[in-house]
Amino acid sequence: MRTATWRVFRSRRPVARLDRMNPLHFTKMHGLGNDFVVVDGVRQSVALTPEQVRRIADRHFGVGCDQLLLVEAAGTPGVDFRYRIFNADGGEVEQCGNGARCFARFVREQGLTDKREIVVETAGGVIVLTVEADDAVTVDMGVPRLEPAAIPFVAEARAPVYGLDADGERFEVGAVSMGNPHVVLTVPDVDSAPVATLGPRLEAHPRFPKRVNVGFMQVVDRGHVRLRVFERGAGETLACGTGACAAVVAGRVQGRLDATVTVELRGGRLRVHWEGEGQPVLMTGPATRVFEGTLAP
Ligand SMILES: N[C@H](CCC[C@H](N)C(=O)O)C(=O)O
Repeated sequence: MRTATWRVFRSRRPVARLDRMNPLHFTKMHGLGNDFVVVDGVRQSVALTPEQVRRIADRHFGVGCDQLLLVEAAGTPGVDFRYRIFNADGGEVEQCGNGARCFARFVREQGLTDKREIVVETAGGVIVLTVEADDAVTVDMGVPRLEPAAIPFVAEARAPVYGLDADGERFEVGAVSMGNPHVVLTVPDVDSAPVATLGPRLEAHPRFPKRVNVGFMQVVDRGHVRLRVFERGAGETLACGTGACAAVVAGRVQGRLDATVTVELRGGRLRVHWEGEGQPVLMTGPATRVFEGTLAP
């Protein structure tokens, strides 16, 4: 098979064009309904402008996905792969938890590795993926960042709860980075939470210079939360892995959750474990392959 001559650039100018001789092979996957177009950038190097990512992600004019995941060879000793993440709006971001589980399944099923413990470098830090015996995947998401500047979030000082003004209302929120920025609101009932209206307003809140993923968390008990997430660059998704991790971290920092929590999302359940300050967050859940495809130019 002729190797496509593509490079992924942050610039708007592709090195080579999608053309008849260079179809883009991809795999459609999801983690609890948070869906991805996964592209092998090891055996085909890929030139995608933000506009091309948007087209691929479009659910009418393209394949349709919340994020596009690009698998690349690692350039660092001790690291197995690089993993680049592009939201449906075309923007490249730092981390994706559900995508990491799909990544682990993808690289094994595509024959890129036979390891069950895979070290992956992302723009948001190095993560370790472990494929369990039952094919669930546990991701060591690294240590959450709580200092406002690291999120990034504009605040006088670090606190378990911040006051955030939006549309003349004051919201009490948690703020966490899992490599990507998250704000977490506690609500009495996720089903009636104002996700569609408040989500986009907080996503673009000026105190989050890189915008933010917006989590709406209902605490059922100290080991169980329900969560909906309006994702930066994608809108509400059926599940958000880093959002689940951020919600547990925020809830624990506020003294309301135990170390192991079942996070019930609209697409299904994740298990999140966090011992506390300075410790990594572990997230366990499924990864599903839906179909393989070839993208027409
Ligand atoms: N929308 C996120 C990236 C995808 C995260 C989500 N799909 C996950 O499973 O963590 C952001 O802009 O930071």
